[in-house]
This record gives sequence, structure tokens and C-alpha cells, in this order.
Amino acid sequence: MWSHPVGHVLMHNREMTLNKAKCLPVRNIAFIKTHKTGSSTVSNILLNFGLANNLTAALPNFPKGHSYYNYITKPNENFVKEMICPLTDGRQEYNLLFYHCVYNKTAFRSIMPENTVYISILREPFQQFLSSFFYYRIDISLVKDFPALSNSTSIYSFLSNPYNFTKEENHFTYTRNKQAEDLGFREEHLRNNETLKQYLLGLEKDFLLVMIMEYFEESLLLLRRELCWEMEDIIHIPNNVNKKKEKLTFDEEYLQSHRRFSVLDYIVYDHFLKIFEEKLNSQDESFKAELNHFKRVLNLVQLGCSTGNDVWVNESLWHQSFVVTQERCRLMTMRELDSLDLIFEIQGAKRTLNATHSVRTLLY
Ligand SMILES: Nc1ncnc2c1ncn2[C@@H]1O[C@H](COP(=O)(O)OS(=O)(=O)O)[C@@H](OP(=O)(O)O)[C@H]1O
Repeated sequence: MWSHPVGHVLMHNREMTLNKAKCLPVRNIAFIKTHKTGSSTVSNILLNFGLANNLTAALPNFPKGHSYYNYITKPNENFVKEMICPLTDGRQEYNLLFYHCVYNKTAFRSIMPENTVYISILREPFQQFLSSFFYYRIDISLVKDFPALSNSTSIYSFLSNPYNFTKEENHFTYTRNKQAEDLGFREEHLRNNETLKQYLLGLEKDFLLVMIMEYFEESLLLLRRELCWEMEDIIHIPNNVNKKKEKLTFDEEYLQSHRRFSVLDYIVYDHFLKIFEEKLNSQDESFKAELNHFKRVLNLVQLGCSTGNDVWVNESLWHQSFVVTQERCRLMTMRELDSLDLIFEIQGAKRTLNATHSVRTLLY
């Protein structure tokens, strides 16, 4: 169980606001953390919700310093219970799961409570590719392998013919179908249309909400409605932003080339975007006003946090007044690896898997 001073402050606020609530907030949540989709910001929201409500998170079991230190499962790996760090009191039930892993329906149901709600997030695949390309410094590694290329243009060379740099049969990489891989798609889904369709429909049933990064605030408001959460619970500061990203332009041929190369990601994104937009369009009249209000609150909090003070948010139609403490500000801007250390400390968890030694480099 987590117990932390920040949790107590937030809990006090929650007790006040929940008096008004007509439903019970969902507390058992598995977030399938896709790559380069705004997922660290969503994980951070879940982390804060966990702290405020004394919940237990499933933590990765790789040793500290391992390249997959913040991953529950690596790609191409079958999930086994030992991949989750055991709880000190011997229990095996967790409320929250929000670290990188590959979705596996049966395995997840064996570790999460039966009433767990599954959620995820997707991003427009070309933008997700760009984010991944620069985060993993693929521009630099391409130049190392192909000295005729230059850092600034290697992305265009890559897109002109991705198969010069990726084996045709290598369907899942950091630049190819990564989001689909995170959601558990495999080679077989590329070989057979019917298998692909069935798997997509299965995901649609399994997930309460697949958020869309291009609609980040809308996604969180839908999440709040679905989970019966308070607005305070979805306050955040964007994490993991590449502040040095150059503005590049790409002709249609590059976009099409990526669409062919990473076809599964586009199929999955287009499918869930449609569902998301339908859900959005079916919201009541008040959604727009709530959205505008939420954006104003986010601005206030993001600005307030940057001044190092507590931020007071006045009562509105959608929530009672609440305070975002400096401590919560600090937690909202904490890098994922640092917050992972914090949760290990709070849960008193000890990793039990043996060490192997590739050290993860922090990229920016
Ligand atoms: N709130 C919000 N709104 C819009 N965009 C956001 C937000 N939070 C994070 N981001 C962008 O998401 C990218 C990082 O994604 P992840 O956190 O999933 O990356 S990781 O896989 O965990 O490394 C990274 O994208 P790039 O900056 O394009 O690289 C972030 O800028």
C-alpha cells in the first residue's frame, strides 16, 4: 500500500468532492502504455491517482540499470508472473498497471483483479514515428552504419526506402508498427486479414477506452467520465516532450512510404480513431464547456506549478475547489524513471530477477 504525504492532501480533497459523486470511482486499471504517444503523461496521472488513493501498482521486475528497467515485458517475450515485482506482504493483486508491456489478455487477467478496466492511447502513426525516430536517435545510428548519410537528412533517406535499413520480414521495430506491437499484434495478424480483424474486434471489446493523443484533453475528459473520476485526478503537465524537435516537412511520397511500411499501425489507429470520434460526438452538450474549463484549469496549474507555489483552483460547475500542492507539481513533472524509484520506495518493493547488463541511456 502506498502512503505518502501528498496522498493525504489529495485524499482530503477527494473526500470533499466525492460527497457529490453519483458513481464510485474505478480503482483497478491496466493502462497499456504504447510508445511515444503521450503515454508517460497518462502513466503519471495514474501514478498520482494511486498515491491519492493508497493503491498498489504492478512494478517491473528488471534490475535497476537494465535497459528494460521500466518495462514489465519486453517485446517478443511471453509474460510470466515473475516479471512483476512481488509485493512484500505476499499478496499478488494489484490495482494499477501503467509501465511499458505488451498486451496479453490471458496473462494480464491472471495478475489483475477481475473488474480491472483496460485503457490505452494511440497517436497518429507518422507523428509517432517521428517522435520515436528522434527519441531513439535513429538519425545518429543510421549515420554510423551508413557514413554517406548525414544526421539532418537521414530521416528522408530512411523514408525513401525503409527496407534499406530494416529487413522486410522485421515487422515490429521502434519505427515500424510499434503501437500495434504494444497492443499485442503479431506476425500472424499481417498474414491473414480475418485473424487481424478478429484481434481488432477483441481489443475493442477488452478496452473501455482507447484514447487518442491528437485529442489529449478530450481523451482525459472521456476517461474521467468513464471512470467516475474527479477533474483533479486528470490534472497533468505534459511529460517526455522533445523540446529540441525540429520542424520538418514531408512530401506526400514520404507519408505514403511510411504508411506502406508501418501498415498495421495505421489500420489500428484508424480503427480506434473512428470509435473515439463516435464516442466524442455522442457526448452531451455540456462536454464542450467542460473541455474549455478543463483547458483553462490546466493552463492555470501548469503556469502556477512553474512559479513553485501551491495552485488553488476555484469551485466550478464540474468540481469543488481544490489545491494542487507544490509536491503534486513536483510529481507531475518527475521523469518516469525517477517516479519509478519513488514507487519502489513507497511500496517497499524489491526486484527479484537477476541482473543483466545493458544500461539504458537517457536521451534528453
Ligand atoms: N499532454 C500532451 N499532449 C500532447 N503531447 C504530449 C503530451 N504529453 C506528452 N506528449 C508527447 O508524447 C511524446 C512522448 O510519448 P511517451 O511518453 O509515450 O514516450 S515513451 O514511449 O514513454 O518514451 C512526446 O512527443 P514528441 O515531443 O513528439 O517526441 C511528447 O511531446
